[in-house]
Amino acid sequence: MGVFMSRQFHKDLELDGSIKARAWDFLAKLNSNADLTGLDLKKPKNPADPKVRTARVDQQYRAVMFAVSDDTEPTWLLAAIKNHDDAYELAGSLVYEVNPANGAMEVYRPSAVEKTVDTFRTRPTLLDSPQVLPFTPEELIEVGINAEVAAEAVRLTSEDDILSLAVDLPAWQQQVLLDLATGASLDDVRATYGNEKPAAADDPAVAVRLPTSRMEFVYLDTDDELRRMLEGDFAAWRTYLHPTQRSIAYRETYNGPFRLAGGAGTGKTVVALHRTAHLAARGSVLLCAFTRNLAANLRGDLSSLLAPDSAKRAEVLGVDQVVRRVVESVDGHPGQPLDPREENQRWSRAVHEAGVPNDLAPSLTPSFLAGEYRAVVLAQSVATKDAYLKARRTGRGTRLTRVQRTAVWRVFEAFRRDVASDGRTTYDVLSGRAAEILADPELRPLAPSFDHVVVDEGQDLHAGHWRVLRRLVAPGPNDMFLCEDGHQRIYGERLTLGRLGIDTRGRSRRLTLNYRTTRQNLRFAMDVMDRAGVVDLDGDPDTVAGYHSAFDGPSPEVRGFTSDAEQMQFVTETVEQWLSEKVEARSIAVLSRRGTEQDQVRGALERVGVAVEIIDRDGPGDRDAVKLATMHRSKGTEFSAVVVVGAQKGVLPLDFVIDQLPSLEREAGVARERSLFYVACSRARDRLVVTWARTPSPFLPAPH
Ligand SMILES: Nc1ncnc2c1ncn2[C@@H]1O[C@H](COP(=O)(O)OP(=O)(O)OP(=O)(O)O)[C@@H](O)[C@H]1O
Repeated sequence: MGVFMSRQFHKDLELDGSIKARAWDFLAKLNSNADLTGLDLKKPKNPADPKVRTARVDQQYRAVMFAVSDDTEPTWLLAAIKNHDDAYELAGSLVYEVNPANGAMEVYRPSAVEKTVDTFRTRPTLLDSPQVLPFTPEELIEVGINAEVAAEAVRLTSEDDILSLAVDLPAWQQQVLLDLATGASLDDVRATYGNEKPAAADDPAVAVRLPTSRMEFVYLDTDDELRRMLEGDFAAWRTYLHPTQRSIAYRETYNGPFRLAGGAGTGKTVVALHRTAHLAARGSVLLCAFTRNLAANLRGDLSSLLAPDSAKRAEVLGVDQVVRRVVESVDGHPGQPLDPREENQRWSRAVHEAGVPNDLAPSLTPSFLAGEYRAVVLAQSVATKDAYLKARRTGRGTRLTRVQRTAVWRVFEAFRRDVASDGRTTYDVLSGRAAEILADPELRPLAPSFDHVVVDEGQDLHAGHWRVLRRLVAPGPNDMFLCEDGHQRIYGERLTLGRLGIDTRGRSRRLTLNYRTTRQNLRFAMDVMDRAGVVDLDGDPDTVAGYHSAFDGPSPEVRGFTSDAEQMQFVTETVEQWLSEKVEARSIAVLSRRGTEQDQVRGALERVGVAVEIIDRDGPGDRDAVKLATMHRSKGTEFSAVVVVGAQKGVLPLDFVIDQLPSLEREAGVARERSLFYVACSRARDRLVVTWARTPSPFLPAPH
C-alpha cells in the first residue's frame, strides 16, 4: 500500500534537516497500517474537510494529510508539514477535491479563495481598459476554474491582477488563467489540462494518473520510491512536470526526428532529460550537450532520473566529445585541436600561402573562412574543388565568383596542410572526418552507434555536428529528439535541418511557460531580443507568442554611469547588498561580454573581500563564491541574482568582433551579440541588474 504525496509536502521535507531524518520513520509507520497510535492522529475541530487529520512527525512538526480512500484501511494523501500550531490551522481550512471538469486532484483552501475574491468584488471595473480574458464566466467554469474566481476574473484588465486573484487556487487553475491571459484558447486549455472527468476519478489511484494531477501529486507505492524521494533533494522538475512537458517527454513514438522549441527557462533541458530516461528504458541513448561542461551537469541530473538497469544505456557527451570519439574509433588519436586564437592565426597564414588576389584577401577574415568551411564544406560534405565550385552557398551573404571560389578552396587546402604539418587538427576538421567515417560502410561498424540521440541547445550546433549526429543513429522512429531556442543562437551560422537529412516538419512543439524567472525579468529579456528575423532549425520564423512566467518579483534595474570606476563601485555594492540579504554567494553571478569588465569586477570584489570564482570551460565550480562569467560561458546556467555589467556602446555589440566581419555578415554578427545579451539576462531567477558606463548599448530596451 502506498501514499500520495503533494509537491508541497515534498518541499516541506526540506524545511529543516531534522524532518528528513524523522520522515522515514513517520512514513514507514503510516505505510505499515499497523499501530498508528505513535502518530498521534488528530482531527481538527470543525474542519472544512472531514477527511483531514494531523499527525506527529516530531516534537516540533506535524503533517497535514487526508484519508483519501473509502477502505477500512485508509490511503493517505500527505499535503504539508508545518509547525504544530500552523499545522492545526491549515488542517482546519484545507480541502481535498477532484475537479469536476477534468478529474484533477486539488488540495486548497476555499476560505482563502473566498477572501481574495471578496477584495476584488469591491473594486470598480475599469471601463476604459480592455479585459484580459475574452471569455464568459461559464466558459471558464467549464474548463475547471473555480466559479467565484471565474466571475471576477473576466472583469480584470491586467495579467498581474488575474494572478493576484488566482493566488489561492490549485496551481493548475492558476496556470490555466495565465495561459488564457497570454493568448491560449479554450481548446488549447482543454487539450493540455483535460476536459473530461474520468468516471473513476473519485478514486485517487485513478485521478493521480492524470497529467494535470501530476503537476502537483505523486503516488509512491514502494519503499524504494519513497526512500529515493526522501534521499534526493527537492527538485520539482524531476517529479512534477507540466502536462505539456510530460506529453512531449513520455510520448511512446515519434515517427522520425522531433524538434522542441521554446524560450529560455521553459524546461527544454528538463524535457530532454526525461525523454532520455524514457528512451534509455528501451535502447541505447546519447544525450548530446553543446559543451563538455554542460554535459557534465546533465549527467548528474540524468542519473537521478534513470532506473538502475537503464543507466548503462544512457551516455551524456558534449558534441565535440562525440565527434572525437568517432574519429578515434577509426584513426586513433587525432592530434591536439587548435584553440580559437591559434586557429585564427593559421587561417591568416593560409590566405597568405594560397596567394589570394589582393582584392579578395581582405574579405577572407578567419571568421568568414571558418564559417564558409562549416556552412558549405561540412554541410554538403564537399571533398573536392569541383564540388566546392558547384556547392550551394545560400544564406552566406557574400557572393563569390568562380575565380574567387577557386582561391578560397586553395586557402582551405593550405589551411589543412598547415594544420596537419605539425600533427594538429581543429574541431571542424574532425567533424568532417567523423561524418566521413560514419558514411563509409566499411568503417561505420568500428564507430560507436546509438538507437536514439537527444540534443540540447541545438541552435548552436553547426552543420558538421548535425551530419555526425544524423549518421550516428539509423533513421526511423524515435531516432532524434532536438531542443533549440533560435533566440539564443550565439555561435555559428543559421542552418536548416531539412537540408541535412533531419526532417522535423510536422513533428515539433514549443514550450511557452518560463519556469525560471519572474514575469518582470522575462519582460525585460523579451524586450532585449530581436523578435524579427530569428529563424528556427526548420528555417521558419521563430515566434515568442504566449511566452510567459507565473511568478512575480522585483523589476529589473538598469543603471548607467559616467565611468568604469563608478560602474564597478555600484556592482560591488549591489553584490555586497545581496550577500547581506543572505543570498548565497554561489547563487550570484556577474556576467560580462568581455574579459575587461570581468577583470575589473574581479578586482573590485576581491578588494572588498568577496570571494569570486570564474566560470571557465569546465562550468561553474562548487565553491560558495560569487560566479563571474563571460556571456558565452553563462549558457545553460542559472542564478538567483545576476548583474549584467558593461551593457554599453562598443561592448554590446562588441565592436572589435563586428569590425572583423565582412560587411554582408555584420547583420548576423550583431544578431548573435543581441542573442548573447538575451542569454545573459535570461539567466536570472529572481533579481536582475544591468549596468553600463558612458553610453548605453543600443540593445537596451527603452524604459516602459
Ligand atoms: N516542471 C517543472 N517544475 C519545476 N521546475 C521546472 C520545471 N521545468 C523546468 N523547471 C525549472 O526551470 C528552470 C529552467 O529549465 P531548463 O533549464 O530545462 O530550461 P531551458 O528551456 O533548457 O532553458 P535555457 O534555454 O535558458 O537553457 C530550471 O531551474 C528547471 O529546473
